Amino acid sequence: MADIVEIKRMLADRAQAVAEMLLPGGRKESQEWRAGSTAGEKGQSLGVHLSGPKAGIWQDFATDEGGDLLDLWMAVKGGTLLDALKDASSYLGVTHPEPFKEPSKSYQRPKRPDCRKPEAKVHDYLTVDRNLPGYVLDAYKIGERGDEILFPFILPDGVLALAKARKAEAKASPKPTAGNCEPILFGWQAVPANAREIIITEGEIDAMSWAAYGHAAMSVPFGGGKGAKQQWIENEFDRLARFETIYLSMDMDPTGEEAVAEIVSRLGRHRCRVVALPLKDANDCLVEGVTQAEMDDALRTAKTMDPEGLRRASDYHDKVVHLFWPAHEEREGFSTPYSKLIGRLHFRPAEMTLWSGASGSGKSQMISDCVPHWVREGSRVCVASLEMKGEQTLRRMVKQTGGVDRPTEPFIRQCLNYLDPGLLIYERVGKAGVQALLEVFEYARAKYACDQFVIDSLMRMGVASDDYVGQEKAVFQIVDWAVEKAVHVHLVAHARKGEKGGGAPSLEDVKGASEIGSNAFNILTIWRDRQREEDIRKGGEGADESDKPGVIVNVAKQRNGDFEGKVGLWFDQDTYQYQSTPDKAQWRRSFIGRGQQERVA
Ligand SMILES: Nc1ncnc2c1ncn2[C@@H]1O[C@H](COP(=O)(O)OP(=O)(O)OP(=O)(O)O)[C@@H](O)[C@H]1O
Repeated sequence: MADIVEIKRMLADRAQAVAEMLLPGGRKESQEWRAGSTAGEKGQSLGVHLSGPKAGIWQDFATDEGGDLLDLWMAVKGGTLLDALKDASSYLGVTHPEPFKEPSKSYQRPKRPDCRKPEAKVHDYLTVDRNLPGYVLDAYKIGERGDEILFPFILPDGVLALAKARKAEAKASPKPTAGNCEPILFGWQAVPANAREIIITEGEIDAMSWAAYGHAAMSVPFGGGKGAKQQWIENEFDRLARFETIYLSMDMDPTGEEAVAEIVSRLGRHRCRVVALPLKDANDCLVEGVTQAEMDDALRTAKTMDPEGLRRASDYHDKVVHLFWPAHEEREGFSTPYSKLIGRLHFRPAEMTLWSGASGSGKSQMISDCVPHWVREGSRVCVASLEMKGEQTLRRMVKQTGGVDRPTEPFIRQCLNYLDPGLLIYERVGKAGVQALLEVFEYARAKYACDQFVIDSLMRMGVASDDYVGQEKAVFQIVDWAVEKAVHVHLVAHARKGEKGGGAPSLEDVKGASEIGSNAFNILTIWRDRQREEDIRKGGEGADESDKPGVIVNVAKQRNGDFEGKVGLWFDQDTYQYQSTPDKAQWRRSFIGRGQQERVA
């Protein structure tokens, strides 16, 4: 589902059609749609603006109701804001395509903790030390178990997804009451069903403190930080679509800032605002007596996350130092499974790699060979397989994952399970426009935190092979998107050079607009020695004894790396894997099986 901001804009763009559909008994008078009431009969008291900046805004003077077209939708059809959004999305035809395969996770529901309404120590601690009013404890359904506070994480449908307990004393840290529970936001139970604004805090008590100031608030489940700490986003993504404004009221420290950056990049900078508080967090404000007016002001002046513009060189100090001296556990980018390229070639965030080569040279196959390795490296890859059905793509990848020719049924399942957490396939055989594809990618990035995207191939993006302006535009859009989202995009494109031409194509041989190559951060070209393959076929086994590699990969460009040059690889026809050595005894990488150890050939 698209988010509320997008849906509202689309409804307003076609205000007349929407007003006519919702209020069929009304009629157009000048620039308004006039009806008798939200029941839709003829009359004058209700007017909907049809154009200009107020398009979609309505008011019924007889009842004093009013709002935007989503409010009108609810008033006419009943139901909650979420129902209206779902309904309006399908009316507008903006439901997102379901991915072919989603990274799957299974969670357990915790047992309802044995607790009661706070009466003793927990009550005193929260109402006296933390200054929270009793009605807020009720609204968030806080529990008391001896000297422990119980925070229930309840889904909007009333199901308990997670519970955390902590001692009712300063500096105690909350712990989940059971393992492997679904990380969700804390506080749905206290958020009005049709609220369009929400505050997200870094802790449960801060969310309740904002509620004490009269604002709907929820807390992230596992504090600040990035990556896995914010895994809740994929579970909450659709439920948060209904909020027009998301205020982030995190602690003002580095982990709070990391959380803000991750949440904003995934929930959309157009609807997130960052709140700066007069004290460290919302509960400190409540305890110290910061007034309602001051807190309202903090929301009113919350910073929008518009992209920042020009900066001074010294603003980049930390980032430059980090490039020279990355922290030990951090990698420069994702790599390949080939020892000859380890440490020499990286697929970095905010970059695009162009994979080029003649038809049938093995571009798709080599990317596919890298995927299980990327999954091992912790990447989440979204592959837009525009030339092949999903099952064909996975057939090849299963061989490459398991390092076998003919896997058994249980082994196939093991390979697919191995790939599951890190692979999303967007299946659309046929031409897909760039914009449509980027929308799918946007969704995969936002909801599933995918960090590498494969487009196979540029030719299937609905741009003619001689439309150089179109190709240039497409590549521009893709690179812009990769940079904005800090992800890596692999784009497959054909090479000008035919199969017979000597050796791996060079920079100039990328077919189409020369801007394609100029915009790529890395250019890899693949060449396979078909003449030798032919000799082997004719000459039988003996001709295979030469140690000459059958495939050449040319790292023709690597803007942010030091290595450029050619390396030879050997193709294993049984497993579809590429190897760095002719010594067959060292072939076969397997990501499955004994110790699940990957061997890098
Ligand atoms: N070095 C090789 N030796 C033998 N077969 C190969 C080799 N490289 C690729 N192939 C085979 O050639 C076929 C095409 O490979 P692949 O689809 O990866 O090529 P491609 O470069 O992406 O082609 P296209 O640009 O036409 O899509 C596959 O059946 C693959 O197994």
